[in-house]
Amino acid sequence: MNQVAPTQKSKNTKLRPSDRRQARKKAKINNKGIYLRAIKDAFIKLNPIAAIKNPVMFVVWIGTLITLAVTIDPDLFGPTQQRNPQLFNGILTGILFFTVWFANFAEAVAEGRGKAQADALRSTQAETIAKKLASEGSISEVPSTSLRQGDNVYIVAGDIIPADGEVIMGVASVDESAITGESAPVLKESGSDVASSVTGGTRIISDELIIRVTADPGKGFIDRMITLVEGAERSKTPNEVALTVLLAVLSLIFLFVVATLPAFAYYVQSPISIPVLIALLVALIPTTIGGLLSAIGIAGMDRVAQYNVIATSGRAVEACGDVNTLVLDKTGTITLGNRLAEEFIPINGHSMQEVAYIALIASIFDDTPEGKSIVRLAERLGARLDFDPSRASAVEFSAKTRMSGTNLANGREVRKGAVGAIQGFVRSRNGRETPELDTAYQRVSQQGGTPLAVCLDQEIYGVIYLKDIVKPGIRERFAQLRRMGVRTVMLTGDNHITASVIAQEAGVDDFIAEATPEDKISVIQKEQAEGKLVAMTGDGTNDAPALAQANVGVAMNTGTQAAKEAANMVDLDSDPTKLIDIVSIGKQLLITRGALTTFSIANDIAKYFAIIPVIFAAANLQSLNIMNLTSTNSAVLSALIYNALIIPALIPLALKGVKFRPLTANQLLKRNILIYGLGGLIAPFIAIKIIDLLITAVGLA
Ligand SMILES: Nc1ncnc2c1ncn2[C@@H]1O[C@H](COP(=O)(O)OP(=O)(O)OP(=O)(O)O)[C@@H](O)[C@H]1O
Ligand SMILES: [K+]
Ligand SMILES: [Mg+2]
Repeated sequence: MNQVAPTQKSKNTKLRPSDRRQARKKAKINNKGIYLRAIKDAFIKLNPIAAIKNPVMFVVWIGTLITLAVTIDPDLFGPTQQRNPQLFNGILTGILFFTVWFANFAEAVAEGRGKAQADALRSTQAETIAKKLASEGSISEVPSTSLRQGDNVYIVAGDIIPADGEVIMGVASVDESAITGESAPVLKESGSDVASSVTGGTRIISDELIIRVTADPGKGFIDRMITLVEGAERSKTPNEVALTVLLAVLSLIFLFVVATLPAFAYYVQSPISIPVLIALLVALIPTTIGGLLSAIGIAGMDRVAQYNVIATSGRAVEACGDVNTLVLDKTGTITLGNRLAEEFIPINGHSMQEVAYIALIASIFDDTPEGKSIVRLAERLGARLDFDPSRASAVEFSAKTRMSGTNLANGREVRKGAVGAIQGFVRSRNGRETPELDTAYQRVSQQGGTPLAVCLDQEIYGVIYLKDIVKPGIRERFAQLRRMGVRTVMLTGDNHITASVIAQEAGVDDFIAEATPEDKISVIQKEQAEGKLVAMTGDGTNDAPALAQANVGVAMNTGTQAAKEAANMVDLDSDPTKLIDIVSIGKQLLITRGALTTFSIANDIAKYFAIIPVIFAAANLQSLNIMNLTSTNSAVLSALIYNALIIPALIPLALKGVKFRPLTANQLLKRNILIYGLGGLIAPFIAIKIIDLLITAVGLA
């Protein structure tokens, strides 16, 4: 009877990147549907209340309305000398309109996948009938929406779990594919830190459970997930706000620049019409980044979601990009974590039978996978319980005491735990300390295993070897992080030797052994005091304070509710190494935003120098028209067409992110200034010349 196996199995398979990719493929949503919906949404976003949130594009929107007015009445701002002003103004209005619409479209496409995902999640939310347990044990059938926090519910194979909850009794397998996209069933059982929480909307496929409801209807995990993936509550991140302000200020500066032009134009007797001034303004203000900014942010959150990680805010994803230090658990994060009893090592002249017997007694109340595996090994060695366990009492394991055990009816105390902890226990009872213990402890630790000493009162009987191995491939991932300038720190409650062996094997930069839950917080605080941004993963209730303290806290979906609530991200696959992918996505988000901002501003400067000469060229300053553009009108139209088309042209880049390489921030900055800055200066000259030739050829201007 290996009850732990199914959990471990599904846990391990989730680590394989190929599987993860498959899960992502499964999540691939009908792209055609997304585009069709985005086309419609791009029109809805023209509504001024929505439009004003983006100051740069709002300026363009107002410009569109003014040129529309001038198209309808060409003499609106005084008599014009233009030939055929209505055609030119009409075309201009169209281009300006599409500039705004393309920006809306970019945002709508970015939102599309999340909306589709939200729809899929909503379909799991049908009201069900729940079997509510009254305190005296009777069952009544109630609608799932009437359940409240603290209610106890009975669920049996085939039922949809009616609400989020903690398992308080039973072992069962649950199909969580509704949220994880992963079809392998997950084992749920009471008492375990990593497998005791269930999510409303998932389905129990074998056995039965009693759960205590932890969330009122409408406030459960799937409800929160829907709001998050849909982006309904998405607020701008501080970085986005800062950039939006910068872009608005730039727009204001260009507004002044353009406003001074009529005076110069008057001086050289080359008057400029209002529509041309508007066109010039739009060409100069940073419309490219203004139009793509929010799409970049949404796409970043979406990329995280495609990795089956739910971020509670865009800010969390962004913070990932700035992370300097990664704090990781040893057990289950760096190692496979299915620590099972491998061997009993008797010491102090005791026999194997004796150690097995004492270890069995010490573990009869221990619900952890470690405890259960000790019971199994002891029973395999022939140990049997020869008293009524109800007459004994449990001493629960805590990460602080690092021991657990059983108090017997006759007053005797059986304990097992970290060697140091058991030594302390024995010492306080004047027990003897032997070098034999140290030998056994060293032997287990040097293999990277966890040694647990077992004792009866003041007498140590032997050592239990809990075996664990480092996850394959983790070393390369840490090396990759190091190249990105991210330091990794392993934290473990285990002893110094085991910790150093595992740290060495996994290639982490630093480790802290015999760490208490408080140590986790203090490590994070210490790094933060040095001005560093810290990311960590965790699953236990113990981890909740540290998850809240970290700048980026990623909770495992299998973890406790407390951990999930404290974190700003939840990994649906419960794969702690995914933090590494998330950090990469965050970095990529920041790089993409920086690159496109550089490109956009470089573009605007180039456009200025491409069109201004043509405008004044009319005043017999033909030598200024270095690009030899056909006319003022064709130059203005070409610049604006380029300005509009560059937005949809860059949508794929904004959504996918610029290609990411594990380089340090400095190396990346240099590289991007070169590519996007220089590229941004050159591209408009070439594009405007080509468009000018084309529209001249078709006789538009
Ligand atoms: N069920 C248990 N009963 C008795 N002692 C235990 C039990 N589980 C763990 N221990 C001991 O307590 C120590 C601390 O456990 P804790 O869970 O805090 O850390 P860990 O699991 O070793 O490492 P990590 O922090 O990486 O998960 C363990 O190294 C082990 O020596
Ligand atoms: K522009
Ligand atoms: Mg642990």
